[in-house]
Amino acid sequence: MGAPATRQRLCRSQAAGRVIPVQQRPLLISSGEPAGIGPDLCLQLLDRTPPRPVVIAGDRHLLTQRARQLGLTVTLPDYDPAFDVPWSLLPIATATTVDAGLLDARNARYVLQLLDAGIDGCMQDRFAALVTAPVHKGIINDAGIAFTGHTEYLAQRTATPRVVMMLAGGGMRVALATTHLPLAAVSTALTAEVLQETLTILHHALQQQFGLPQPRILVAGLNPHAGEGGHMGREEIEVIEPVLHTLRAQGMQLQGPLPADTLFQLKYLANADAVLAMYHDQGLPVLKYASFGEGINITLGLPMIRTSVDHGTALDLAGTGHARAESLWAALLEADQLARHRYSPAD
Ligand SMILES: NC(=O)C1=CN([C@@H]2O[C@H](COP(=O)(O)OP(=O)(O)OC[C@H]3O[C@@H](n4cnc5c(N)ncnc54)[C@H](O)[C@@H]3O)[C@@H](O)[C@H]2O)C=CC1
Ligand SMILES: NCC(=O)COP(=O)(O)O
Repeated sequence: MGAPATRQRLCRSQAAGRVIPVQQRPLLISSGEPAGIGPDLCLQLLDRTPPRPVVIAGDRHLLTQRARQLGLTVTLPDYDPAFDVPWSLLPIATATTVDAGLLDARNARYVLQLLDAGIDGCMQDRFAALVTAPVHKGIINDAGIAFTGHTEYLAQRTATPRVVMMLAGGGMRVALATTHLPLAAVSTALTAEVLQETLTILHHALQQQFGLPQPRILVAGLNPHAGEGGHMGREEIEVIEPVLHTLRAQGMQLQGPLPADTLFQLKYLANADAVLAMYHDQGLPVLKYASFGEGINITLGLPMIRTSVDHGTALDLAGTGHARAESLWAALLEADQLARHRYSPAD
């Protein structure tokens, strides 16, 4: 064990060959689907002062063209780790020119290159966190690349067996036991192992990353009325209740399985730190109704920090100037906070 001074964590920037304290590492924003609003949102943030330097990964020509469309004048120097500027660009070229709002499968690899730049940079301690602008899952698959979402891609690229998607907004945190899969596949995917690992990751993240020593988690049932005592589905009795029983015995504060249609009321939420929903469209519509366009998405359980927006590519708004950048800004601020906490000298 070293003395406090030697315990301060430092990183070596391979690019610059100099040591950068982790608190000064930049955040990386992947600007996402080039035909969507991701590039617009990055440009719209450039007149704000970020809490630490931010590097935007994207195509310079695309950003210049989009800025012109939006009537913005921007100066964005190329990223150089030797210089601390609030905003800079890590230039990565699209495969083909981009028209706002028009998807092109030829640019699907580019979208993944942006993500890879962020993932590799975070895993190699060059960036403090990855903040993702939205991608279009469909067009990446149309290009012949199996892709269900950032969450799953990050898990695979960092060799993490299980991660948890959690969105926060409107005073709520909503985590998901299953993520991007057809509704018909949810029941089969919802095994005791999945549920136990998900709750363990959520509980640990609430303690370690959000400073809640005794997190209180509301757990939704899967079926209407949480199965109505087994008359409307048996997953509550056969899977959810046994897992909650096991984890309560380990000291976790878990309430449920609760009927999902009534658990989102103040009476329950006021005494809880997070909700675990069983599937994507059980939990997220409630949260998005409360805070769409201002909420954030955080991937829990990764060996790096990743935050994101709460919305999609909004192709209808790309290049119009009508897209709101508040969610991307909130994701950026949260990434900074998580990085400060994760790397606090007390770690
Ligand atoms: N983090 C990510 O990469 C996410 C990606 N997606 C992807 O986005 C694509 C489109 O998904 P949709 O379901 O159409 O959702 P969407 O969020 O792109 O659009 C839904 C509606 O909200 C509006 N909207 C979205 N973002 C807005 C903003 N920042 N400001 C103002 N209005 C906004 C849109 O104009 C549209 O009317 C899909 O391929 C989906 O997979 C969806 C959610 C998250
Ligand atoms: N609705 C949230 C969402 O689909 C985000 O997914 P991901 O791309 O962050 O995994």
